[in-house]
Amino acid sequence: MQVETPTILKKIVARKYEEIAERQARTPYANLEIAAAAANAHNPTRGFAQALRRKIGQGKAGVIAEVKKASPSKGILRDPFSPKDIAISYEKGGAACLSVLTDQDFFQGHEDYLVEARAACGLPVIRKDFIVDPYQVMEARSIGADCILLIAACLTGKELRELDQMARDLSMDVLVEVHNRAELELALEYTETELLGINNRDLHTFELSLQHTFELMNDVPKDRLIVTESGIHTRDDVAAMRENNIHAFLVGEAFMKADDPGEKLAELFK
Ligand SMILES: O=C(O)c1ccccc1NCC(=O)[C@H](O)[C@H](O)COP(=O)(O)O
Repeated sequence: MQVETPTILKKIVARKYEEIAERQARTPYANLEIAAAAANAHNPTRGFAQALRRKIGQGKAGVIAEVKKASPSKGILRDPFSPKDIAISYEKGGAACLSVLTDQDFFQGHEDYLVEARAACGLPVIRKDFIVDPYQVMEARSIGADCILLIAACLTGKELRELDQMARDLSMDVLVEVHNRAELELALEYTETELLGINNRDLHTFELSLQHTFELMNDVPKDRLIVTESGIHTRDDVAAMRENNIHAFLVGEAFMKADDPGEKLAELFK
């Protein structure tokens, strides 16, 4: 009998279910509901999709700038790592929004990084994690997130619908992420969010190609805003996307490896 080797995405998702159970034992869902209600009263969402649309409406790129200490494919990307300084630098460099990795086991992220980065600037922030359960959606708003990521490769249609609806009921935006045509069809059928991310990275194999955006973009309805994700490193990459009418970007590694992430952003997107 051949034993199937789990891919990195499968390992991350399997660990996520364990992590959620551990968190639930420490912090009951009811506590998160109270914290999320307090956040909605005193720390309302900042309008993630709106911030992207605003930049694009000004003829600029809408850049979601990522705060990512490490990744499974590249190891440590930035050390020392200060979410506060990175957020200030990104805002100065013209980012529309921030993306903060909160996964600890595979990306060395933390919820505190989201809180710290958001407090240091006026930009809306997406909680970048592997969300598979309503507990994590409530937790996202309780720590101040303005948007969540839903990865179609990790979810059924029913789960996508439930989590998308729940996030929007909590006043957050949702970025639904796909990598191939089957995931795109699933996302279009089961979510209503306007933000549709096309990840150029295969999360099972780490293979990276910007062709994924070009191959899928014509099948995305015009009322959805395409965000091209991963593997954007050069001004040529940016130009190729913009020539094809793709104006929203999610970029991590290229910025994290630069001395000044915000300066790098300004240089890549000038
Ligand atoms: O970045 C990884 O190695 C990775 C591995 C497995 C699952 C997800 C992974 N990354 C999440 C992302 O998609 C990126 O952080 C994001 O799109 C930015 O990509 P990049 O500009 O290439 O850092």
